[in-house]
Amino acid sequence: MTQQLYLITPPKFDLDEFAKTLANTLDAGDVSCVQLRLKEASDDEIRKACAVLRPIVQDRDIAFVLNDNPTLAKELACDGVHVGQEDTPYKKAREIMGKDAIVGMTCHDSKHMAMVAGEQGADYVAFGAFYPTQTKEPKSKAEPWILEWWTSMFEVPCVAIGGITDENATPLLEAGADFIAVCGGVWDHPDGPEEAVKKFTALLNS
Ligand SMILES: Cc1ncc(COP(=O)(O)OP(=O)(O)O)c(N)n1
Ligand SMILES: Cc1ncsc1CCOP(=O)(O)O
Ligand SMILES: [Mg+2]
Repeated sequence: MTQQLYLITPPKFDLDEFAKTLANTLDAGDVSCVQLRLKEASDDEIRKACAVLRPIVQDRDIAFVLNDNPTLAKELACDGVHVGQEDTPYKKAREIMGKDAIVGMTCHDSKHMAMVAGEQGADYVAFGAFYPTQTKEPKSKAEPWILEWWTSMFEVPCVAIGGITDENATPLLEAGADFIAVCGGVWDHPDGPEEAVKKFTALLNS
């Protein structure tokens, strides 16, 4: 499997405007997964966002994952859900989503959390934050060795997250990250999101 870009939506957006930006951004390069992450939105706002954004993503054969809420993810026909250590526990999330859906888990910088998640059947384990980020106050700081360790021991894909840009992603890719999850590094890129995705695509194919 080649290394891939996992795009996280901005924390807030105007839906009509963002729908166009997202389509153009996805058309600019290779993205394998989009996570809708709206921490401050109500369930109805998430429903509305999903109705508009999910087809844009899925029509391009890209997986559409919802953050935090497996019940809504199932209701809204998302391809998967991402759960953190303080969200719905893995087993419950799997029960709700079904065996074929993607269920990914935050594992911070913890070997133990990752081994538990992998053993339970998570489709990926996410490590981070690797770099300072404006998007979230991270609970942990991860170093590239954990990606190297994970990939040398286990088959379950790993995601690197936190402050990743096209300029600092290389050590994480060299350490073996299967996916790099990026929010600000795309949406706040000085040359715009399309150029950012082009740059990440070049990096991932180099
Ligand atoms: C791919 C990916 N990795 C980690 C996270 C963080 O999830 P969590 O720890 O539950 O924090 P919030 O995103 O819910 O604030 C993620 N969302 N996606
Ligand atoms: C959700 C999340 N979890 C750990 S860091 C982070 C933020 C990712 O966004 P950015 O790519 O802007 O740092
Ligand atoms: Mg969460």
